[in-house]
Amino acid sequence: MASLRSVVLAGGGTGGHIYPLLAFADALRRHFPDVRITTLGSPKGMENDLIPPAGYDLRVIPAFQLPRSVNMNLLRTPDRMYKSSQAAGKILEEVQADVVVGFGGYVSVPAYLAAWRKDIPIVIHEVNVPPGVANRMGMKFTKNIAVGFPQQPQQAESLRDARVVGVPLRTALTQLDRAALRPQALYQFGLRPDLPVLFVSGGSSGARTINLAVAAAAKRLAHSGIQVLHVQGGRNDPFDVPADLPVPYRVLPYLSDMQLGYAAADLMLCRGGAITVAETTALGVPAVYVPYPHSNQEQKRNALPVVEAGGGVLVDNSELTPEWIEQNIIPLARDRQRLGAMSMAASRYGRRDGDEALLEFVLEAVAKSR
Ligand SMILES: CC(=O)N[C@H]1[C@@H](OP(=O)(O)OP(=O)(O)OC[C@H]2O[C@@H](n3ccc(=O)[nH]c3=O)[C@H](O)[C@@H]2O)O[C@H](CO)[C@@H](O)[C@@H]1O
Repeated sequence: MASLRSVVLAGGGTGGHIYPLLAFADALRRHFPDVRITTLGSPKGMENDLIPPAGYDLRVIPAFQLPRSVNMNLLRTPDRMYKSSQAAGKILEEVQADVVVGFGGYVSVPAYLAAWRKDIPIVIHEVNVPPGVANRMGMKFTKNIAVGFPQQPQQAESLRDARVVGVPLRTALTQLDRAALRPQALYQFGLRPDLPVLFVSGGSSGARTINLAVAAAAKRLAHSGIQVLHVQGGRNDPFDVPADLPVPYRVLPYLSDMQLGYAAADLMLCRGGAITVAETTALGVPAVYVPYPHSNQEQKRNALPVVEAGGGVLVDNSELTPEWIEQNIIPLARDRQRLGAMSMAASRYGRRDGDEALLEFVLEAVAKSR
């Protein structure tokens, strides 16, 4: 097994790029307690809130505005890219990196470029079924590409030879026994044990459409005996929920301990962010996916295989109305048998060992380069 002394992890922007990076950092620490771990982030991304409290060294490099599609010419445009890749290169030199592992998001592009210039091995981890722009640019510099989900029949050409490793998930999730944690989770959120719980989360930044539609259906849900645990999401405006509901409807701004939400949930209503899909399937949480309608249908393509496997339901953003919730979510949340079958189907698609599998792949890439 190759040994590692110094690893640089690049990824930033929203939670979807940062949580896998952190989960991978934890796996590195477990296997190589003395390894130096340095993370590269951007000035304004959520990494600034999430990485330092997790105990890892975060170095911020100047922001680089990612184009909407792959444009390698940008890498030759000094004013756009120069500062960021110079800053990344200085850090790689200072920490004498053995390898750069990138998780996507605009901060990874300068990191890939700097590593390539210094002949440092690069590993790319791509979570989305259609690969993101930053990683697609990175793929010009390395063949070490790992993906989060099983290969799809219509897999992007660039990912056909990628290694399927799964998505590194936080240990609080990989070690979660939902049934065992459920009583504590319900108690903590002030929810009742005798009524189903709908867990609502629009991803790390929240989702306005989901927030407003569910809040507008609050009365119908409550009068059907469905409790709601509603996470608003980091960057979303508050919304109103009627005060006099007969059963609990809890609103939280953000939930750091997602394991509690997943333990409390009978059914989840969520976007189709790749990490959310990795988590619901790894944990066997039946879900109604409402993909974010932009970004190249990325989220629809993330969620579709789970839905086809029977682990979830898909609804278009434009169709998620209080009426749709009443007609579809209320009967589903009360149907224990169907939820049980969906949970099993979701589990068959998901996996919990993405951190270990990615580490193995990184070690192989380093060994190959020596
Ligand atoms: C609008 C958009 O472009 N979203 C993208 C973004 O989503 P986003 O950043 O929302 O990422 P995901 O849905 O994939 O993951 C969200 C992560 O945040 C965590 N979480 C969420 C809410 C909360 O209160 N607490 C908490 O810890 C979840 O447990 C999960 O680990 O990155 C994903 C991964 O590249 C992409 O697939 C999404 O398309």
